Amino acid sequence: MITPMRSLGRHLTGKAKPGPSGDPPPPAKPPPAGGWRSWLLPIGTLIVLAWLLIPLMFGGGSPAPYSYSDFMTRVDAGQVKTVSIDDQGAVTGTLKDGTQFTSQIPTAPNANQLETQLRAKNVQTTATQSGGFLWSALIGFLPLLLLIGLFAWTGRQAQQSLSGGIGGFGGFGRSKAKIIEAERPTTRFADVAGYDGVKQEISEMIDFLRAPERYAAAGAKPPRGVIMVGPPGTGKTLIARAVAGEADVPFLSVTGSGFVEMFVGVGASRVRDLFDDARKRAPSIVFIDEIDAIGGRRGSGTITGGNDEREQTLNQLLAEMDGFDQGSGIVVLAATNRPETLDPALLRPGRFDRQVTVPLPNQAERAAILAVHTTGKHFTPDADLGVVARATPGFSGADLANLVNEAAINAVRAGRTTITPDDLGAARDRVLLGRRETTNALLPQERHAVAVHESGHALLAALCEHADPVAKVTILPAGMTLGVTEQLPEAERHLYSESYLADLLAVRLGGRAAELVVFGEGSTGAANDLAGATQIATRMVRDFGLSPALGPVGYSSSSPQYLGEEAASPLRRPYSERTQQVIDEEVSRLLAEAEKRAVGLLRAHRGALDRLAAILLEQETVDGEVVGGVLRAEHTKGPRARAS
Ligand SMILES: Nc1ncnc2c1ncn2[C@@H]1O[C@H](COP(=O)(O)OP(=O)(O)OP(=O)(O)O)[C@@H](O)[C@H]1O
Ligand SMILES: [Zn+2]
Repeated sequence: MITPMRSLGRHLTGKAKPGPSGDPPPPAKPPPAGGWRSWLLPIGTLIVLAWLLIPLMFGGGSPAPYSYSDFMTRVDAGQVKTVSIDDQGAVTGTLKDGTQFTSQIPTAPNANQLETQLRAKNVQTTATQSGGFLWSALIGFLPLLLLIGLFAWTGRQAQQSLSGGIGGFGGFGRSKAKIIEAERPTTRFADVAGYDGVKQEISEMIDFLRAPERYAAAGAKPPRGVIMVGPPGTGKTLIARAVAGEADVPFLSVTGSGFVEMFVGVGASRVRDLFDDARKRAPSIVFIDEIDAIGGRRGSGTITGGNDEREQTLNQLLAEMDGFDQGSGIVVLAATNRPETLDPALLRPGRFDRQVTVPLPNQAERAAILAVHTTGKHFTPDADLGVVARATPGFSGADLANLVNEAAINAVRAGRTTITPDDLGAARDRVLLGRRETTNALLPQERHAVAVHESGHALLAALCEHADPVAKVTILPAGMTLGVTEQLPEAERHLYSESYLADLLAVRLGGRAAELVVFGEGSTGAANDLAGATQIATRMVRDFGLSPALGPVGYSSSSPQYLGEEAASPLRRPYSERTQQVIDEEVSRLLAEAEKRAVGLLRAHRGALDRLAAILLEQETVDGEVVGGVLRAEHTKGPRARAS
């Protein structure tokens, strides 16, 4: 296996981005409530703003603040018409020309003197109680308070109408239709390019949907659910719609994240509504995209101690799927790109008992997808879609659709209606750039490195006597890997011999060894391989007594089920610091020996290594037989025959 390393140096630019296995996207924002209520907020805002602004614009502004001496000068000059003075000495008044003003009398004044002065100038005088700071503040803030209240109220209304009225508040504005979409797609299998295997696996569903009663009559358990697993944009939704189109049945689609809301119980009731709806329209298809949003392992909640809402939603889904009776005519299709996070209960018989992998398209499939998306578009004679298909390893169907569209836009920008090879090239680079930001699209030299790395694993698996045979090698990126070598044990093992473990280590280190042999240096891609190999070596030394230096001792405290798994708590060691040191040394020795052996074998079969890497670069995915074939061809042809 080879894994991508994308965040190296990222932090320097401060541009952190979640990786592909990051958190699920946040639940979709509820759309605003419809009807008159949606007008309330903007209109209310306008009114409040007008309240604040109009006096400023037309009322001649706020009163002018005069200093006390200024005020007195104006009194002396006979300009003042009225004043009102409160017990705190705050003055508000009007000049004879209508100007309003305020002032403040500094110290407890000589009230009598002031009054005489005012009287002498014939100023109308009133004394008031200081209304207190609170009151004036309240008046000042009133518009703001109103505005905040309005916002809060509108928000609540929107939420209630969406949640279908919790606690009896609802009744109006239910907008469930936005969450569950029902339609009758016209999409056909012909619109889905490639993926013949997937179509075949899923066609039983179509049979069933066309005549559910036949299954009931024969007493056959109908298929219930299929989970489509694959990277984003590989056409899972498209395939689901095509199933509905082919069977000519209603298609009810929802998104997993749309189910899970803030309020406990909403998701479960939505699941119930969804299946009620499906039963009414049966035979029908229910499609749940991003099922991982609800179908994650129960009891695996975060620090907050679980996610009740999600668990309730999942339980309801399980109950609904169990509740189908024979011949109910409902098929549930689901899609995810994180199958490993799903609760095992979902995958049990009678629920999603079938998993279909929808991989990234290979070269031939890419050509077919390009053909689907280029119908009705015009190309110059020298534009070759075969070249595009070859130059786009790792692109999904959605990427290819995007590429064609970008190319067409490019042509339009240049004032043309036909698409040139340059348009296609530019569009490819554009989509590739976008992909590199979010996924594992590779540069050519990176692809070469991946091909070499995987060839190393594959050849070692074929060369080591005790290793499990190679089933498949691929350099198509998927999820968190850039390439994978799959081995398939001939039988399930329960006991592992020392020679098997030694071969296991060599195969694990084979990827890195190939990089060392071909490029003269390692890379970050082997991190996962190394971690796995180190874990195995550690258990060989510490748990299985397979190291002469430490002897026949075993320190495993609990017994992990799988070979690569660590014992539960590594915090407390039952052995001394010195023993730890010996363990460390022995682990390093085992790994170094395995690497040396791997490098030696690959040097001896350098021809096969280069040949297999070249085949992988061209075909992207090859079967185990190809690996064996490459080795045999080398034996018969090359003078550099077997070395060990
Ligand atoms: N095999 C294909 N043939 C033709 N078009 C395809 C194919 N695969 C993908 N596409 C194009 O890509 C678009 C996106 O595919 P779709 O939404 O079905 O992918 P998805 O696997 O459901 O993605 P996600 O996991 O992101 O939901 C489709 O609408 C279609 O235009
Ligand atoms: Zn590897």
